[in-house]
Amino acid sequence: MPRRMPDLSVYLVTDRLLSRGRALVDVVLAAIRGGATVVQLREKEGSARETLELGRALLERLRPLGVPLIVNDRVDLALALGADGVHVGQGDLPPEVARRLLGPDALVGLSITGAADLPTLDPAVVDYAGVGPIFPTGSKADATPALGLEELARLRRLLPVPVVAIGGITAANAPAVIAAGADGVSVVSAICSADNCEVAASALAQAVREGRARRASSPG
Ligand SMILES: Cc1ncc(COP(=O)(O)OP(=O)(O)O)c(N)n1
Ligand SMILES: Cc1nc(C(=O)O)sc1CCOP(=O)(O)O
Ligand SMILES: [Mg+2]
Repeated sequence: MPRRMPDLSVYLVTDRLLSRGRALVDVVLAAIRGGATVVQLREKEGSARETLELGRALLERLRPLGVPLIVNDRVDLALALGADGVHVGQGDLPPEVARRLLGPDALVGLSITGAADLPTLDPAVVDYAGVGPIFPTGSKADATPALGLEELARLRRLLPVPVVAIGGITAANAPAVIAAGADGVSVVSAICSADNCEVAASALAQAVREGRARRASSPG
């Protein structure tokens, strides 16, 4: 039986350093009230113990809301938390290893930074692709060059799994990102650094709907 895919429309990737001093749980809950559909816990600085505690606090609030929690990079923490899945990049544990450790029900996401990464994605193993960066981003120091919308559209046609686009996405450009073929938008700063995280997530959700309407009405 295939794994149940969550709604990838507005996929929040957390960053405490970009959250302007606000508590992570408050940022995440506000984003969900606004319409975020998936949350990825991305902690590049803290200790494993700290990330585990944050993950526990998030899971306690997300479970009743039915919003999946994905852990960035750390398969061990995803397993320890009983999180819904893990997101790995090209330099992280291979998706096959993540799948073997987490089992058939977990969500496994893989980063795709260009066409050269396509052979690394086995749809029997990986549930969705995070394609990016689409636009330049200040939220990831080691980001690869921006792909742009035409390359996103090309990669989307070649990828056998749902795609969330990531990197420099805002409510202003999200309709074009969705119209180019992405199934959802993944953001850090557009939500974490916003004056009002709920309003920001709601604007992104509206932008995704607008992009889908644009795609549905475009010829071909
Ligand atoms: C949804 C999503 N897509 C891509 C990434 C980037 O993952 P990775 O390339 O492993 O880089 P880090 O996030 O680990 O710095 C992501 N996290 N989420
Ligand atoms: C975590 C991450 N991964 C990327 C990739 O291209 O794989 S870009 C990125 C940061 C995205 O932050 P923002 O929404 O603020 O631009
Ligand atoms: Mg990674």
